[in-house]
Amino acid sequence: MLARVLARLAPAPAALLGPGDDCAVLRPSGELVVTTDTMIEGPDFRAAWHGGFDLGWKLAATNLSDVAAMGARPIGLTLALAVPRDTPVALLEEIASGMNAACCELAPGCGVIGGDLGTAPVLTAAVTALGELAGRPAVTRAGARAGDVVAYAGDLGLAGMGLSLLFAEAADADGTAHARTLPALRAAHPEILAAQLAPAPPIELGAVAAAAGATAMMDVSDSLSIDADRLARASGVRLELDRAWLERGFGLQRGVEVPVPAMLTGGEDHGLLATFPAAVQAAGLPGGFVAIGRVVAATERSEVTLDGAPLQPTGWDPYVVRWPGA
Ligand SMILES: Nc1ncnc2c1ncn2[C@@H]1O[C@H](COP(=O)(O)OP(=O)(O)OP(=O)(O)O)[C@@H](O)[C@H]1O
Ligand SMILES: Cc1ncc(C[n+]2csc(CCOP(=O)(O)O)c2C)c(N)n1
Ligand SMILES: [Mg+2]
Repeated sequence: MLARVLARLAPAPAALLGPGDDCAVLRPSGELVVTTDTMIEGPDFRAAWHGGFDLGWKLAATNLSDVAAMGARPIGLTLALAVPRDTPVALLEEIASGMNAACCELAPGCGVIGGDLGTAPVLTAAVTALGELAGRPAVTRAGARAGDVVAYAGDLGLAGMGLSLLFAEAADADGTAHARTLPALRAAHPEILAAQLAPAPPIELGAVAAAAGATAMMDVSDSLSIDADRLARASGVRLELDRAWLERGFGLQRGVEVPVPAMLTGGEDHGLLATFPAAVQAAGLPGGFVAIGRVVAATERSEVTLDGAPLQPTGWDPYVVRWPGA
């Protein structure tokens, strides 16, 4: 079984030794960043909506974006996967293929360097991602300074729109997901379903932003309003978002009209929220980044505002949000 899975994986150039031994061996070019994230069938995804390839792609993309958000270049992923006993081996092969494809397309040079296979009552996948900083300091959430510009790169709100659509049109009244309507939904809304099921965040822009002088950065996983609030608190500043800038930059994405509330509350796009000094903006933000607001000194008032009004952090919180059947 493992041999069939490993056959789907291309060697990662940064790995001196890949899957097959007790550990993989890497030679990073500088300081290393490490992150890990778990996806569990039920609270995090529905098998009825995901093919194995999509799931593997999303597992890779959502972890690569965390590496990118530190300003690092991804060099390797590990996958710890536990599945119900009756899972077809083909599904495991598809997951491996999807992870491999996401690495090749979103983070060339990165690959799956190891993992673990086991059984569990529901599909449970934990991915660990490693990245190298190549001599630059990591870009944390804590470096935003008054006077900086707030910028974003990637899809914004599309993945959340995809999730709402799936719960509305591909689930029974009790929340049980089904695939009966999926072909029609995919035909009618290919972009927003792809954004939710197989997101393609701009991974390479993480290192580009760092090189351009980003002062703070994070990937947006829960929602722009929640994650901007986290960045503001970590940096001890206030972020003033501008509705007109959001509309101009993200009102039309991949041919889809995206309302501002969807941009502010949708999760899982895994784009990059970054702050840059005003001088970087004056010279031109790195390609792909769009200015959406300004950093100002903190006050007692709310950490994030939209056109001057406090913005309530709203979006995904696994301990609060309860989709039907989750
Ligand atoms: N069980 C844990 N033990 C130690 N550290 C943890 C644990 N859970 C989370 N953390 C740390 O807390 C911080 C926030 O975790 P979280 O999973 O919210 O990351 P995130 O980047 O905000 O989200 P995402 O992974 O969806 O992008 C991270 O630095 C993470 O390493
Ligand atoms: C069935 C189903 N229910 C809910 C969601 C939404 N969701 C799951 S993980 C996540 C982001 C951050 O996760 P974490 O912070 O745990 O890494 C979000 C918004 C989904 N995609 N599918
Ligand atoms: Mg993150």
